[in-house]
Amino acid sequence: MAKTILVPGGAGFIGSHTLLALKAAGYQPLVLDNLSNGHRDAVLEASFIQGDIRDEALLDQLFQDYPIDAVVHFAAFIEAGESVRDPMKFYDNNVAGSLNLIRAMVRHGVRKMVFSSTAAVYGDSTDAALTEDLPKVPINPYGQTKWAVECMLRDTAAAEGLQAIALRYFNAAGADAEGRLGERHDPETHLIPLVLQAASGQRDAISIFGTDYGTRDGTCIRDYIHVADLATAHVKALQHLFDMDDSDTPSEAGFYDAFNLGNGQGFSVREVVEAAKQVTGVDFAVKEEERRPGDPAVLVADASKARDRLDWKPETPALIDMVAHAWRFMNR
Ligand SMILES: NC(=O)c1ccc[n+]([C@@H]2O[C@H](COP(=O)([O-])OP(=O)(O)OC[C@H]3O[C@@H](n4cnc5c(N)ncnc54)[C@H](O)[C@@H]3O)[C@@H](O)[C@H]2O)c1
Ligand SMILES: O=c1ccn([C@@H]2O[C@H](COP(=O)(O)OP(=O)(O)O[C@H]3O[C@H](CO)[C@H](O)[C@H](O)[C@H]3O)[C@@H](O)[C@H]2O)c(=O)[nH]1
Repeated sequence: MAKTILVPGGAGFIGSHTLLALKAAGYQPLVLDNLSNGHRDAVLEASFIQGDIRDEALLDQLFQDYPIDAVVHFAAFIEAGESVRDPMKFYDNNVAGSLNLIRAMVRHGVRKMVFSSTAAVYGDSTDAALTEDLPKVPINPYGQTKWAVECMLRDTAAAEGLQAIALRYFNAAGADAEGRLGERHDPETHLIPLVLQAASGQRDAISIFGTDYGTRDGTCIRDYIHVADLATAHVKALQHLFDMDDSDTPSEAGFYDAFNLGNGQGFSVREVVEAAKQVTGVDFAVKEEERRPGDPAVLVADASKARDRLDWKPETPALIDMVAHAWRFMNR
């Protein structure tokens, strides 16, 4: 029988793409999303329940009613800049919400979780490519909330036998190659969709936040990773957890590990703008503005651990393809 996977946050950008990958791999996804930022019509080929991970009674009901084998947990607020302005909103949803969810799992004997973590846990590291063992010194409350949940998973694994994998995504980008899904954050704060909105005339210009960073062209550098490649990584991580049941590891043993997910190549904000001009053929206006609070200068992944231990390899590593897929979705 297909394993049932509870997917909190499955109506969001990365979650909705992951549902397709889970279904294709033979799992039965069950989405729990409060639609604070997600879209009901992004939930394809999965059951849907509208609700909040902070609702303890609802979680008890769900774990009683469905034969849930594992949880793939995307539900969170995600904007680093907003987290600087309103940290309590982030601690409440991301930390208290996850605590509630993990407690419910422990109460109901559900032991496997794949968790959406982030490159933001590393803070303003000066390392050229970030490895998982670097110190976790987030420079914004968003990254701090994600690191707090990772600590909760690590400690609960040791004490309660939880088996958890944290996937530290770098910058998610692109859209489903078949055009079924894409990025629809509202309001949008992410660079690539905003740049494409400038190209399509939905906004007058793109603003570059900060041109005085110590990088090759003064703008921030990020490692963009295709959303479909992130989706595949979740299937691999889940498989890794289920494989433990067949291995020599005693089934009561807890497990926690974290993996970076990126392409290992950084692009500056200006380079993303140029890629978008190339893909769209539009020479849109660019404004230079002050730095945005909470932005590290450079975030580039060393993702060799995920390649080696999860057998994961990005299929669409080229920035130009990510931008092209996002552009096609915008013009669907
Ligand atoms: N987008 C990125 O580049 C990126 C990078 C690193 C990590 N992440 C993490 O990946 C996850 C998904 O990101 P995304 O870009 O798809 O964001 P998203 O906002 O599109 O998806 C998050 C989903 O969670 C839901 N949600 C939020 N709080 C909830 C709650 N209390 N109960 C139930 N549902 C709730 C929202 O309605 C939304 O559908 C997040 O945890 C985010 O922190 C994203
Ligand atoms: O209009 C804009 C929007 C963004 N940027 C810049 O573009 C870069 C990327 O910004 P995004 O908002 O697209 O992404 P972030 O790097 O801030 O954050 C994203 O990736 C992180 C991991 O690297 C987190 O996990 C987070 O949830 C996710 O939103 C930053 O330097 C930002 O200052 C601009 O110059 N102009």
